[in-house]
Amino acid sequence: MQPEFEVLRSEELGRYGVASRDLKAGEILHTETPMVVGPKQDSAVVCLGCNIFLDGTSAGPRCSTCGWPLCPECDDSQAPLHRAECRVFAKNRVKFQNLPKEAMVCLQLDCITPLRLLLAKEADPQRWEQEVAHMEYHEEARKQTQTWKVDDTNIVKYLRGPCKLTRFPEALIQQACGILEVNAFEAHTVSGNPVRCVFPKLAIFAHSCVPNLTHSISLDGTFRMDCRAAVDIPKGGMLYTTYTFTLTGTKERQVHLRRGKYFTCHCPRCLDPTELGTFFSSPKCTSCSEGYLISTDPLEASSPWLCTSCKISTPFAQISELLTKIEEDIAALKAKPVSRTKLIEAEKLFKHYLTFLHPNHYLLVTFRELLIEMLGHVEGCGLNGLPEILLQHKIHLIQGVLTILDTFEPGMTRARAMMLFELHAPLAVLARKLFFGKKITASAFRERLQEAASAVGQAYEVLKWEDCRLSEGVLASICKNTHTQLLNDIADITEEEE
Ligand SMILES: C[S@@+](CC[C@H](N)C(=O)[O-])C[C@H]1O[C@@H](n2cnc3c(N)ncnc32)[C@H](O)[C@@H]1O
Repeated sequence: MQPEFEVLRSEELGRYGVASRDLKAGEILHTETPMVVGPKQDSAVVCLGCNIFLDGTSAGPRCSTCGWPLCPECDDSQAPLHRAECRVFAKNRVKFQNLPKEAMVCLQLDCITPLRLLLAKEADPQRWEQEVAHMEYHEEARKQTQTWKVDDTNIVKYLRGPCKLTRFPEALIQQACGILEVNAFEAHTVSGNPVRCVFPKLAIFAHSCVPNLTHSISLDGTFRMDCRAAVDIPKGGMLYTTYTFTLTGTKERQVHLRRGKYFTCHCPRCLDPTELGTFFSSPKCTSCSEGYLISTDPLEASSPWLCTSCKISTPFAQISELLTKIEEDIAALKAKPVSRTKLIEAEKLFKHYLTFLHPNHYLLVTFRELLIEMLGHVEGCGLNGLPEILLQHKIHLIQGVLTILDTFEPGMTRARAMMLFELHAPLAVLARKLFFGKKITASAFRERLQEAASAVGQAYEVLKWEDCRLSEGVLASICKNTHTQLLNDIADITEEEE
């Protein structure tokens, strides 16, 4: 049988995958169940069976065998996820130390996922050799980091000390920690709690800040991952996922990739100071007020920035000061509950910062997302209650985000689908208002409803891949029904109404 993808190797990327045949957008490229699933680093106290948050104090539920956090249902069903480490804790009488009420993080749980990986190695040494042993974990670079020291104290010494697992050498335990740090995917449980999963084959795909793959994870307890082509990919084309957030600027992405994944990204977007013509990280020039500032070396955060028009240079420290101020304003805004006052404040700040930044700047995209979320969803003023001008405003905000997503997350991606879902409602409400207010003809009404139907139909084609227990999965069925309803409405527009 033809392999799903071909694994190649380069000096820069290590192993990476290329398509072994032409792929159409939406086609499944690869499906995999994780080798291990477990709590993230610095997790709060969670059930070691189903990962729901648990009370970390002495009042919280515990495993009747080993005494570590486990909810009553998982205790009754002898949660398979917890079984392997349960035997280790029970045999060596490793007690879970209850936490004070105010504790937010439980460092004792840091050892769980590395331990599960080590026990999985013992249970299936062949799979380890074939799939895991080759995974990059940047041993030398990690040794220089604080993470290495913290892992040494919290994990290596804990497993080899109280847990008496001296059969796992220190270097192997650090390898497990490194494999998790560099390769693990974050997934969510039914209750929305984050977990780490290791998919050894999926982890081969290289990173790009403009990925061409998309994935969805099942919540049936298996955490099965389906990886699909987001756009058409020709045979031999590189396969890219993203290890970072596409809607952040180059500097922020580089910091995240260098710190957590130990490499510098040289993708076309990172190398281009305009970020593929979007000016996603560019402030306005304060010297000439005409041009935009772009970095003289996007991979070097502290390099000076030049105006595209007057060519005057601005030190990055000055730009950084402005960005920090805006980030603080955004954080303060996000902390407030949704209200009309918050909406008005967000609008004011958005307009204010439009005079300082390129309209596509990532911080203005964050403002747009905040405004989209609130417009039509503030108490006492639903979408139907919005005047035409605000509906049009909401449509423009959404289209602004979609333009960016078309460049950075093109094709059949979840982020685009969610925005297309957002778009259909104001389009349809505005169309109805205009038509029933006798401001547009029936044929213009039909066209506008068709635009809304197309948006929600495209959203459905992507969201239908999501597990129906996830909010995106729930949205998929809403999209389907709304699409049908809109098509019926379009069919009902009669000639007389023309
Ligand atoms: C999840 S692993 C990918 C598989 C890995 N190449 C291997 O052979 O196991 C992530 C590591 O691959 C390398 N890598 C992935 N994408 C890269 C990129 N765009 N540029 C440079 N290195 C990359 C980095 O070393 C990174 O830490």
